Amino acid sequence: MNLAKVIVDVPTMQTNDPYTYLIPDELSDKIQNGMRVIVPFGAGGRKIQGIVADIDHNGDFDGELKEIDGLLDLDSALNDELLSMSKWMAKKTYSFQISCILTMLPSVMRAKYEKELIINDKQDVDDEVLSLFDGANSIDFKVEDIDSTILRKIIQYRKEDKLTVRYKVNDKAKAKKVYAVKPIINSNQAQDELDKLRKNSKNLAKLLDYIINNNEVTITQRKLVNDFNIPESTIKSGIEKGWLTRFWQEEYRNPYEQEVKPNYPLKLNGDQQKAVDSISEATNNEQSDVFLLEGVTGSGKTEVYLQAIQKALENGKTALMLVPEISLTPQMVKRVKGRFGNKVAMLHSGLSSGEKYDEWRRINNGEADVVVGVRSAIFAPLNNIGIIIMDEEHEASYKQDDAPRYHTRDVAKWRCDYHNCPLVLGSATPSLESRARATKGVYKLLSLPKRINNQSLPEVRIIDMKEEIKTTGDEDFSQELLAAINNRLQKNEQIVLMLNRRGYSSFVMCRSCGFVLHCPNCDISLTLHMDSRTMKCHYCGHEEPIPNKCKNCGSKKIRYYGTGTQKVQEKLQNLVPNARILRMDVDTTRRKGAHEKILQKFGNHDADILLGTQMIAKGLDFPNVTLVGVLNADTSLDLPDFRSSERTFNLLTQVSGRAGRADKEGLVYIQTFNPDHYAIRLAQKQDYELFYRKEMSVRHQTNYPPYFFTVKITASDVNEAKAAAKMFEIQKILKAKLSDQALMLGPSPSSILKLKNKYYYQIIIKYKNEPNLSECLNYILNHYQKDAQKGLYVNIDPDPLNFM
Ligand SMILES: Nc1ncnc2c1ncn2[C@@H]1O[C@H](COP(=O)(O)OP(=O)(O)OP(=O)(O)O)[C@@H](O)[C@H]1O
Ligand SMILES: [Zn+2]
Ligand SMILES: [Zn+2]
Repeated sequence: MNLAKVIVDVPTMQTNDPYTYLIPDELSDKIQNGMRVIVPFGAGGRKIQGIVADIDHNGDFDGELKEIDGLLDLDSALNDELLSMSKWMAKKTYSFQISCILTMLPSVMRAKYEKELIINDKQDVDDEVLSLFDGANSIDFKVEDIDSTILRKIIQYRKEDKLTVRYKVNDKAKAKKVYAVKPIINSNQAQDELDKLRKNSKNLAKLLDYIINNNEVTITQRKLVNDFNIPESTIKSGIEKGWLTRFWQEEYRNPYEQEVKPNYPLKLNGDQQKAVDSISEATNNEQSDVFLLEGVTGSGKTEVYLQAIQKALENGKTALMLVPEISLTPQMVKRVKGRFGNKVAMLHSGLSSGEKYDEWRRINNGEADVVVGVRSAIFAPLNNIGIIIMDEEHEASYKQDDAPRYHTRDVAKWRCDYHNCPLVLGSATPSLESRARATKGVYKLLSLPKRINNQSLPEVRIIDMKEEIKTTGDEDFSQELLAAINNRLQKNEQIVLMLNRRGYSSFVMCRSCGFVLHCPNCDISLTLHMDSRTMKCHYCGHEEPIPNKCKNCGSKKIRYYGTGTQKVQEKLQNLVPNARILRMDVDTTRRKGAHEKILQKFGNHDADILLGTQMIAKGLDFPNVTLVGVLNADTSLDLPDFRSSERTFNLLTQVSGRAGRADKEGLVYIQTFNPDHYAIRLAQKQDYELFYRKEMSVRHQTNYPPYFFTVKITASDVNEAKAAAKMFEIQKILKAKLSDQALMLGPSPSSILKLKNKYYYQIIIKYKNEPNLSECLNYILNHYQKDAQKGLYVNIDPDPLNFM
């Protein structure tokens, strides 16, 4: 018997065990591991998507087997590496293998299910139901589109077998196809035809001319029309006359039409050279070493990445480079594309899903040797990888917040072990976890302690806003910062201003009773948006008009607290009327390509000031920027998260690093209400090593990572009591199964207790060495899975980055 093990995509009842199916004869020579298939599932035999995990051509099976219905692909969607990685990942992240597999595939390859309603006998159903069908025997239907009385009838008819519901798998993955043409006569034959042609057949003559000169070439019809001025009708006659043949050809959508100027390797300085040498030695010797490249801002880390990639390519290998979404700037794209040309594939959220699918297929077909992308690009189907790079390795966006809750660093390490190649983690402010591993010798530390050309790091001055408010009453712009801004404007130099929006942003408060407007669905304050003149919830999307009087006491004394970027921009424009200001925040970058346009404008010096949220803190390399101002350094310090100091230090160091990167010296102002906090003091010195030691001692005292590992377990339900009760039950299980060295925080309501109408309760486990942990957590997951149908969800987040 030809049998296949298939991992099925059953959204309601998840399982990690594959199901066995019979392979029909007509598919037996086509089916491969990693292919997407359609299979019947469950008693109703509804059609669902699955992935072939194993094939056995001489299988045995007792009992009845269902047959595979059909193939969704002609090639494997997942190669052996990714297939076995999905197994590991499911275990590591306490999620289901099918969720891991679907995460690895481009979104268009995740099937959508549609339901089809079929009448078995028209005489059996009443007119009201029959009218839905409009004469046909079957219709596509969505439960939510159908009137509830009719729906009740449908359910009844279904019970009586008068109607059938069939599930269809709707494959969205479609390649873009275009017409291509190719001559089928040779040049001599074309010449003969040309001689026979009547004088006035100018277009046919043009076509024959083309054939004479381009005999063996396949060309898209579009190009033949546009570039050679040959009308479509002429091409059609050419086909009828037997000169050409026409067929459909797959075409990749090209997201980067702009030509990129080539650039060439720079002469490395000593530290850079040492780094490249160590890394490429590991590539050459096929060692899966992990390198931590700790380089101050502007030390030329990118050049190290590019030359290490070059070495891997020279070795006949491929390379994968990951960057946080926000630092995949046009500058970065130019540097990489300019160096490696068409060998580069890009994967990021700026692409349409069709474009992503095309890039993915180029990689899968071996047409790209270098992949640059954001978190999900770690699953790029590259073969023969010679190096993986993670730039800004400390960035929280490398961890996925939803299931599967993987950290890119772990997946990258797994792939490096598989390919026997090095992993390079780069940052000016490494995560404490990575830096601690480097201290222990688990990672190899490479450092770039100096800026390129020995340019000094910028001077950083701290401004105590408590004092400033006393004297001027202005909480946005201190006198000193304003003077510096004016000074740079005079010198025609550029300025970057950051408004820290992490944490509390603008909300509306009543000055009479202190009432703050909250989201009716979530337990957080609504944020003021001046562009749409509404109050919005950033979690569930709830939106309402800005109130003009207090909903609690009716007072009209309503005040806007916190400052939005737009308000600051208006204020700044009044203070410096002649300055050209660009604003960069979620509102101005929503449209595709907007982000690039703003940076390009700033780079061309079509603006003097770039004012933005943390999205301007990283990666930007503009030589003319000599002044950086942080308007409010504190907001990220106040968050209930043990990493808030680390995040604040990182952010301030990164943004300071935007100043004085070329020959002109840089100056930075940090405005703060906590001028003595160590994260701010050490960011002033831009001394990562000192911060590392200080923060490590804090973590040591409080038993937090990297001294302890953490796991977060969350239960959520629309009923608060149920969510809390489950957490107490889970606590009992944990206490019984774990050693007394494991520390437990909670159960407690999550910081944001209510989200999208659900209540969240959590436990955080801190542990050093707990061999039974994963068994115990798996037990909890499986045990509570049945509750998911009742709306109660239990989630496990290993090494969470978000504690709220
Ligand atoms: N060996 C070199 N010789 C001359 N210029 C160099 C060299 N290496 C890098 N540069 C230039 O120095 C500048 C800073 O380099 P890069 O942007 O790579 O720094 P970085 O370490 O990534 O900084 P950040 O962490 O702040 O983003 C760039 O303009 C780059 O072209
Ligand atoms: Zn009030
Ligand atoms: Zn909400």
